[in-house]
Amino acid sequence: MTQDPKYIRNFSIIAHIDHGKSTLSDRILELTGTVSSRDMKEQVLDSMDIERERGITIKSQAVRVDYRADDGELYQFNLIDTPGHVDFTYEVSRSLAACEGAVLVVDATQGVEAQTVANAMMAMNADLEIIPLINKIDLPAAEPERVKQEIEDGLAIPADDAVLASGKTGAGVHDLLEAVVYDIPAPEGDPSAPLRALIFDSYFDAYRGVVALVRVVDGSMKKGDRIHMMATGIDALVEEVGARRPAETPMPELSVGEVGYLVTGLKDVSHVKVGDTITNAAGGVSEPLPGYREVKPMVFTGLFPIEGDQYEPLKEALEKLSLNDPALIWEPEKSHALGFGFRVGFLGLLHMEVIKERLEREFGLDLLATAPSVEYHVYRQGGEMISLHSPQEMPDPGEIERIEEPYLKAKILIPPDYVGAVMDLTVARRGTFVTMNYLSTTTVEMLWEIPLSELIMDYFDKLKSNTKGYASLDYEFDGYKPSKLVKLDILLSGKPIDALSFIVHRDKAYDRGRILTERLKEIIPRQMFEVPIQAAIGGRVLARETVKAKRKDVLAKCYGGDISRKRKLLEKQKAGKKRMKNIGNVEVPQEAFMAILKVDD
Ligand SMILES: Nc1nc2c(ncn2[C@@H]2O[C@H](COP(=O)(O)OP(=O)(O)OP(=O)(O)O)[C@@H](O)[C@H]2O)c(=O)[nH]1
Repeated sequence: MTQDPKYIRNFSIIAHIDHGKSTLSDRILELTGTVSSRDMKEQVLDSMDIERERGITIKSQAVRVDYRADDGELYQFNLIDTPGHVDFTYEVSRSLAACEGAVLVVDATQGVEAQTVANAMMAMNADLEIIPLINKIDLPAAEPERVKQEIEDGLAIPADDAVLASGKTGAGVHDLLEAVVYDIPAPEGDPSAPLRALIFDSYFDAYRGVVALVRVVDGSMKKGDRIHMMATGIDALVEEVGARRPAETPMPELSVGEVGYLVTGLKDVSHVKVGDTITNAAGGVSEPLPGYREVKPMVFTGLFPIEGDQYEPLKEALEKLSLNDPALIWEPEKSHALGFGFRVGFLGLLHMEVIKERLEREFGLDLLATAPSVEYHVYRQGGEMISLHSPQEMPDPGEIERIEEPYLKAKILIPPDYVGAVMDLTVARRGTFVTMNYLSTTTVEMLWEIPLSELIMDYFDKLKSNTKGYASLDYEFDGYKPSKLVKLDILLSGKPIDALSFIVHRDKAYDRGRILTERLKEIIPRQMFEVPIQAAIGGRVLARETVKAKRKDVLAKCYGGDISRKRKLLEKQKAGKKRMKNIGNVEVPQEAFMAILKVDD
């Protein structure tokens, strides 16, 4: 039987990070009997190990639940749990396009924060009905009235009727489900028109090929239909359609207004493009649905296997991970210091950490990562522009006409007392103040323009510590602007180490060079010989430190001792070396590469 769209509700759950979306989704699954209490574990929808361990959502998850409302009718809810972290904002925008409504979750103890604003704006721009929900009301520090006021003043969303809830105790969750029925409009579409369905996510299944998550806008699709992907021009046969509840459950068809999955047997994810429109292969529509912006990596790092024989396995692992992650891009890179590896592009630092951790854990690789950098646009004399992903590729200064770097529009939310602290820090990071306004008596919103390269240098940690943890930050790409940038080389024992070089503003070069050489002196272990560390621009040395030579051989301690103890000691040494790489004849640990990111302000 075809589902009557009148009884369908499609909505996303959006929030600032940690405000409790995933916990709330758990309660919804439990209350609607989608997952039995027996099978209930924390954060059912966060399926990756890393998501569970870190308690963060990285991938959006669509799930279908049936809800018998107080009016006695059975409703089909399609709920999409979205990530809160700014790196994964693109996942949120995609999910919203599949919905008529959004539940905006705000922590009753934290109030409105930067991604609350950003996500609420996205939902408004997508014309969604927004249900504000004040969460964690079980906490003694909850201030629902203050938070209501912030939602009204800061976001211009009426909050008198905001749902008060606790994902932890389940309080208010029934109220939320009823609000979804009454406040979120049913989808509208033409059941007898040709098929138009939006692909809002896709993933690769080793047995079935690419699985697409779709929202049917008009028409319907069922097994055996021939479909056409409008952007890629690929035709395919529908092998299966169904709903995730949360396990994939086959259905006879997906009809107008429904959200579900589609299996076509296509093996190449690039053929099933997120944002593309699906129509019938014969007699289909000619006008696609509005798509989305392509995602573009913002941060690049070199990933090198510690053991040379892990190059091929690393390549295969990257290929596998890219199947499910359109934002992950990579190309081979050769470093004199580190050998063969890859230059990998990410959405941000969290995305980078997650991918590196997955490569190591799921694929058993030992990797060394160089400091992340951004994409610079270098204009040669004569006008040619090169996109620089790695400091190593920087042309000689004489060949360069100008360099441009990516800027962000950053939005910072803080209590008024911390305005000065944010000013000091952000100006020191080459930020330009744009404007400031009060969202409420307790929250100020500051807007800045800041180079992305400064932001990835532990800016967020500094911002948090300088504001006692109160600041929240959201940003978006704001284009390229010219900057006076230079390449800073690090030399060990007089030899420049390409993998340690980085690009920095000319005015900051001296300070950063000095800080880095001091840090490296602490990080690089003593060797059998003295190791001078220098920071230099071109041939000009800006700073110098020395790692003194080691005094004693470790084995000397066991002189005359028993052999097993000696072996143990050697093994311990070997394990300690794991995250080190021999560069020239100096052992350089992983922390040395990341030291570039730590800046004193
Ligand atoms: N006391 C209390 N704690 C809660 C409640 N809801 C969530 N938490 C806790 O708040 C933290 C964050 O909850 P999550 O559900 O992971 O938050 P999230 O918004 O899904 O986080 P991201 O997916 O990473 O954006 C966890 O430690 C939860 O246990 C609640 O209603 N009451």
